[in-house]
Amino acid sequence: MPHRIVHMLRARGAGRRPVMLAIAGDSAAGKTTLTRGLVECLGEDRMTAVCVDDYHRYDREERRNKPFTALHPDCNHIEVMEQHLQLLAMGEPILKPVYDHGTGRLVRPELVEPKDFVIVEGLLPLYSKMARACFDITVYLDPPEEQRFAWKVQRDTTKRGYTPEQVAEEMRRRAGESAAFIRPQRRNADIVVRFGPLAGRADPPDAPLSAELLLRPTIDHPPLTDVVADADALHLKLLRDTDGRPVDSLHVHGDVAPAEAEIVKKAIWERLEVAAPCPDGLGALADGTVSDPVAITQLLLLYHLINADRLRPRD
Ligand SMILES: Nc1ncnc2c1ncn2[C@@H]1O[C@H](COP(=O)(O)OP(=O)(O)OP(=O)(O)O)[C@@H](O)[C@H]1O
Ligand SMILES: O=C(CO)[C@H](O)[C@H](O)COP(=O)(O)O
Repeated sequence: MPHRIVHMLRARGAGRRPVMLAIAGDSAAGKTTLTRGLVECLGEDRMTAVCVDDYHRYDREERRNKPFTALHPDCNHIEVMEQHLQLLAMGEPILKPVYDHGTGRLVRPELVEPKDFVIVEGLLPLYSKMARACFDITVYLDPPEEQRFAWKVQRDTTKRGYTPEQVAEEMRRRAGESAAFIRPQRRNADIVVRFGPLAGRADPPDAPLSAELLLRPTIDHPPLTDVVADADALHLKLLRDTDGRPVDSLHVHGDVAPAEAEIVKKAIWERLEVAAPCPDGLGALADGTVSDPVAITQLLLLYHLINADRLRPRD
């Protein structure tokens, strides 16, 4: 059981090892958006961000003639990704391949040295047991499909050289592989995040997006009952997970008042009992606006990163 050996080695604390966070999800689900705020908060001197879409086996041109899309594990060097994740998890450097999303080409590999925290985001970071064994915290981004489609069209037509028709066609081509290989990773996440309208709330079409966070008991979440007790725009509910087990679900309304969002962020931060003040600058979106549901989600992830850092074995 090689994945168990990775667990054992990491638990034993052989050498200085980083805290590892995975953010998985389909294309344009919002992984980079979430990651960017975390890197900004902790600083590039403490945090390394890796995108595992760099392990694509074929470039865009070569992929045109393949019977599968970039989502298929056969279209990615999964074993090399697993080896590299193990090395990073043990605090070792890697020479990582690089896929240029602007041109669709594989370019010169880059040296990546893990700092205190490593965020690994991409299509398939939670695909295999061996990869999953490398992480302390796992997240799956699960926006409604129509929301993701709109984000993908907007992003791919402005930054990746696609026409709207090409994006729609590619999404159609990918649907089966998304269901077979991407979405099953949802069940392996400690936290499932959905930015979008909340079920049962009749938000106007241009309302800011809300967030629903499924907080599975696979890691210790900060106690949130007191945090949400006096809040109008945050609710904690007990739901049944897909396997029938009880699970906490945190709702953050998109129209949360800025003052209330600040109180909630400070309250989560205070549970860490660190001397530094609650970081600001969270929740930034690519269009220059700020989303409080995104900021609160990032803060919760910061809580887990800093807590895991405090608990990890020292030499
Ligand atoms: N919570 C959000 N609110 C508003 N817009 C968002 C949100 N998350 C992502 N977006 C938008 O969706 C687009 C795709 O987001 P992002 O690049 O973060 O996705 P990704 O999962 O990293 O994509 P890929 O894996 O394809 O590189 C971006 O243009 C971004 O602005
Ligand atoms: O799913 C994606 C993650 O961003 C990309 O579409 C995938 O990486 C392939 O890239 P390209 O758009 O160059 O074909």
